[in-house]
Parts: sequence; C-alpha cells; structure tokens
Amino acid sequence: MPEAEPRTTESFCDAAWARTAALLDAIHGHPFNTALGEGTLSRDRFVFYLVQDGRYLAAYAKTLATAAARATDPADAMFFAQSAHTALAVERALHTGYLDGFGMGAEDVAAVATSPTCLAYASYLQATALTAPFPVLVAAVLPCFWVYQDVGTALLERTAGLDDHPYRTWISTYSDPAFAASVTQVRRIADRLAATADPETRRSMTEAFCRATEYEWMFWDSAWRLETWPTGQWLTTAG
Ligand SMILES: Cc1ncc(C[n+]2csc(CCO)c2C)c(N)n1
Repeated sequence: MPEAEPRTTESFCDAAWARTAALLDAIHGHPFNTALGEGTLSRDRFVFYLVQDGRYLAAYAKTLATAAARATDPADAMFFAQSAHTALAVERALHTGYLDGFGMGAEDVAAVATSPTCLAYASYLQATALTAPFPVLVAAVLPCFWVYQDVGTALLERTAGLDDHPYRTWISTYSDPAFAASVTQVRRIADRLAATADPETRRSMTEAFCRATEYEWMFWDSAWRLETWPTGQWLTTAG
C-alpha cells in the first residue's frame, strides 16, 4: 500500500503571508509609506488618505459586524463585534483629530468623493461579507489587521526617537502592543477555520487574503496619486 501523503503542517496564515511576501515588500517600500516614515509626506496626501480611510472604516466596521452576526463560535462573534466597535470609535477619533488639526471640518470631508480604489475595496469586503463562506470572509478581513500592524511596527522602528514627527499618533496606533493582540486573535480564527475547511474553501481563503492585500497596496497608492474618477469631468456638479 502506498504511504499516505504527509499532511502539511504549515498554517493557513503562514502560507498566505509567504505568498504575499513580495507584495508586502512593495507596501513597505511604497513612496507613501517611505514619506510617512520620514515625516515628509505632504499634507494633501495625508488628508486624502484620512478622508478615504474614514469611508473605508465605515464599510469595514459593517463587514466586521456582519462577521460577528455570521460567526458560530461566540468567542469569534465577540472578537468581531469588538473590532467593529474599535474600527469606528478609536480610529475615527484618530482621523477626526488629525482632520480638525488640518482645518477640515465635517462639511469639507463630506464634500470629497469616495475614490475608485476605496469604493472597490469597501465594496469587495461588503460583498464578501454577504455572499462568501464564513472562512473566506475571515481571510478577507485579515490583511487589514495584519498589514497595518506590520507597517506600523516597521515605521515605529524607523522613527524611534523622533518625538516631533508629524504622523507620530498614526504610527503609534498601529504599533501598539494591544493592537498586536488583535492580530494574533484574528490569525488564530483564520487558522482554525482553514484547518477544517475543504480544499476549495481553503483556496478561496488564500485568494481573498491575496486580493485584500492587493487592495491594501492600492489604497496607499491611490492616496499617493491623489486618485480621482477619470469620468468626473463629464458630470455636472450636484445642484
Ligand atoms: C485601508 C486600511 N486598511 C487597514 C486599516 C487598519 N484598520 C482599520 S479597522 C482595523 C481593525 C479594528 O480597529 C484596522 C487594523 C485602515 N485604517 N485602513
């Protein structure tokens, strides 16, 4: 009798992270993040990022709330419900604090159109929340946590000792050890679900993880390019 194939011991998260290694390097080395770390990122680009991120967070919180509703394990439901709250409460405070400091009030923010990339990422997450198997939804929300912790920690190392750094508050949010604990938790949930998922679901989980990581790169890139709708010129302004 032929010997059974050895079962792979590599976790879903380790495999997914390895698959996105070059993309993660590209995220770390993106001019937006280099300039953010150096403190030379222009106010325009940072404001663009913050306004779009506010829109993203509203959609992301709904995605997490849907994950809480769909979770069968009460501990998972608690984690996602708590994270939905954090996304809205803590992060919105961060955004509003910066935007107020830049003289951008609620009305100025409301007047900005949601960018194509932000809309695509937010729509992708919300569609996944409503139509994909639960493990695939978890894989899709994972890069948001994980990539930010990775980027935040790297930025903290690069900017250690620079107390007057203009984007210090942003950097410390994502390099906070309490935030690292939430990354560990969501990784554990993803690994547990992947361990019992059928091969097709596991493949879809990897695809969702990669797609969301691509959107993370695109999000920073869209802020760097101050992305607009190429079709905007043909629409009359709202009366
Ligand atoms: C495009 C984009 N991707 C990820 C984050 C980071 N983030 C947003 S909500 C959340 C979890 C709960 O707080 C995390 C880590 C962001 N701000 N913007």
